[in-house]
Amino acid sequence: MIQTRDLRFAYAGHAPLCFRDVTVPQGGNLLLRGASGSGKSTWLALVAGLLTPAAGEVVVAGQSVGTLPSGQRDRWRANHVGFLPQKLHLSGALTVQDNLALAYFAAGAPVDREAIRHALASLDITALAGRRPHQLSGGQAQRVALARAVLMQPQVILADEPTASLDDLAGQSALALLAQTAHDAGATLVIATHDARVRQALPQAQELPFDPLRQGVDP
Ligand SMILES: Nc1ncnc2c1ncn2[C@@H]1O[C@H](COP(=O)(O)OP(=O)(O)OP(=O)(O)O)[C@@H](O)[C@H]1O
Repeated sequence: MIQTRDLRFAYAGHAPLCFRDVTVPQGGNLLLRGASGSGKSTWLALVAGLLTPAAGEVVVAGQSVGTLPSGQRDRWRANHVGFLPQKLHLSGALTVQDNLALAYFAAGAPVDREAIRHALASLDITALAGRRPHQLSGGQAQRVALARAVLMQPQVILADEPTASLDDLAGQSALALLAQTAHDAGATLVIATHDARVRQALPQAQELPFDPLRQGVDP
């Protein structure tokens, strides 16, 4: 479950972004819709605890994110939030399977090689386990990032423009994987997008529109 109340954030020297209150039930789907620069990535970063609100509150799976000290916030995020950023942040120095192992290090948990094998198999990328990121196509890299995002069975999955660099077929496949993975895990799924194909793929999803003219959404 995600709840935000009176949420505001300002980048240094810029007008504040003010966000409408949101409640997404556990297992629900939310689409953040709006033009480039309207505040979608900022909202995701606030919900993930990567940014600290100027005002207001974010509660994720019962945890008030802003009240966590920053060190604990990283550990909390690693255990409870699956984050699929716009830039995938796979380590070029590591193989696919070791990139997945990073999720355990971040969470302070012992590496579960069997769970990694299972995650790779469920996304149909077992054959890529020993490759480095530069040996992957865009769609394959995205599957790897998704496998890593859901490895710790997070209660919340946040995906930032997951179809942006994908053609229709790869985009459909990525969305189906996201929706299925979230459904299987009972996770709340939030997707930031300005891609109309996402709306078609998730017709039941709640929507949060962003207003680019006002940099965010007035409450
Ligand atoms: N680090 C930063 N410093 C200053 N301003 C920023 C920073 N990051 C984002 N912004 C500004 O904040 C606003 C919201 O940006 P944000 O990235 O959240 O939008 P977005 O809707 O996710 O855009 P996109 O769809 O292009 O990813 C924009 O006006 C952007 O220029």
